[in-house]
Amino acid sequence: MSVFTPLARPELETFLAPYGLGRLLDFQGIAAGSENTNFFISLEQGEFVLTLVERGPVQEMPFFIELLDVLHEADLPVPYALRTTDGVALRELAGKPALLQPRLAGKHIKEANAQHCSQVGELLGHLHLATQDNMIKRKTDRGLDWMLEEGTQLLSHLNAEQSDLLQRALEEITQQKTKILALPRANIHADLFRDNAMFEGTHLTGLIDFYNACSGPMLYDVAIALNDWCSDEAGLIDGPRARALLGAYAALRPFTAAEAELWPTMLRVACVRFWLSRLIAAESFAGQDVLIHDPMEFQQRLAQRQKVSTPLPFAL
Ligand SMILES: Nc1ncnc2c1ncn2[C@@H]1O[C@H](COP(=O)(O)OP(=O)(O)OP(=O)(O)O)[C@@H](O)[C@H]1O
Ligand SMILES: N[C@@H](CCO)C(=O)O
Repeated sequence: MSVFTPLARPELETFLAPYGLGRLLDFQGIAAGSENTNFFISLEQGEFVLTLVERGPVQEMPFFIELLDVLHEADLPVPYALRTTDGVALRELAGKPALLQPRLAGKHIKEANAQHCSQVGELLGHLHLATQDNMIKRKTDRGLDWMLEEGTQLLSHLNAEQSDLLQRALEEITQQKTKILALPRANIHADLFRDNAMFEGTHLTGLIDFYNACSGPMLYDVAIALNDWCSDEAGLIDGPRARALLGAYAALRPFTAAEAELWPTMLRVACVRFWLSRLIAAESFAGQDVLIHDPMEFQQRLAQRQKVSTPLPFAL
């Protein structure tokens, strides 16, 4: 399970006291998740989630706190950093940046249908509209340059079929980089997979795990979400789910001509991002008790995105 940093009750009690939320009733490490350490925390005054951030520099933390405050104030269903009675949001525990957040209701969906996808498209549209005019700058640490650098290094670890596929995608990124970076931007979640959304029935009750959020092309966020929510077992795009997600999004923020042109490229870029991060995680955590997502899933999706037959809904 992915509890990189185990905690003992006394240190947790000391950490939680300044929030003034009552006594610690129970706590439990969360097995799901592959990047940070999370605990469900029961206090007398409610249910919370404690996150110890395991990746990235501490200087980045004010960005996440501010972004979640903005989205919470825009009435989006997101967690946000609770303050101690002295008004402190960013704390430290076991040497890691630590945040206490409200626990959101709902469960993750394994089998998404068109209604779920429509809700995801709508929420993504609201997220981008809430930030595009007042974007908070943060450069992602897994952007196009990262893909080119890490991808080139990984080529020699792959078999011939894999390295051909990756090489072709890296060449496309090099060619299209300037155009991609010129697309309309906002704050993006950049990791909106099924395991980062909570549902009650077909109602989306929460969007979590903003630790990959950054400022970037909105289309990239749409492509990342679509690749997870609207792929079938063979990695092909499921037309009805994809049209539901894209239609709900476009009803809030219509796509531009430049976005429509770069759509197939963007779907491939979004596959490369997660294929590479999964390959790297599989190498670095091999043999450890850490959740590792299957890299092959994104190799297969990238192969299937060489031809894209679901265009963006874009009216000339
Ligand atoms: N605010 C919250 N409310 C309810 N559950 C939460 C909340 N935050 C996290 N969780 C639970 O903890 C799990 C792991 O959290 P999260 O996805 O943030 O971890 P991670 O290690 O960053 O994961 P990932 O593999 O997506 O990077 C989630 O799948 C969810 O079940
Ligand atoms: N959502 C990512 C893990 C966190 O970045 C994946 O499935 O590879």
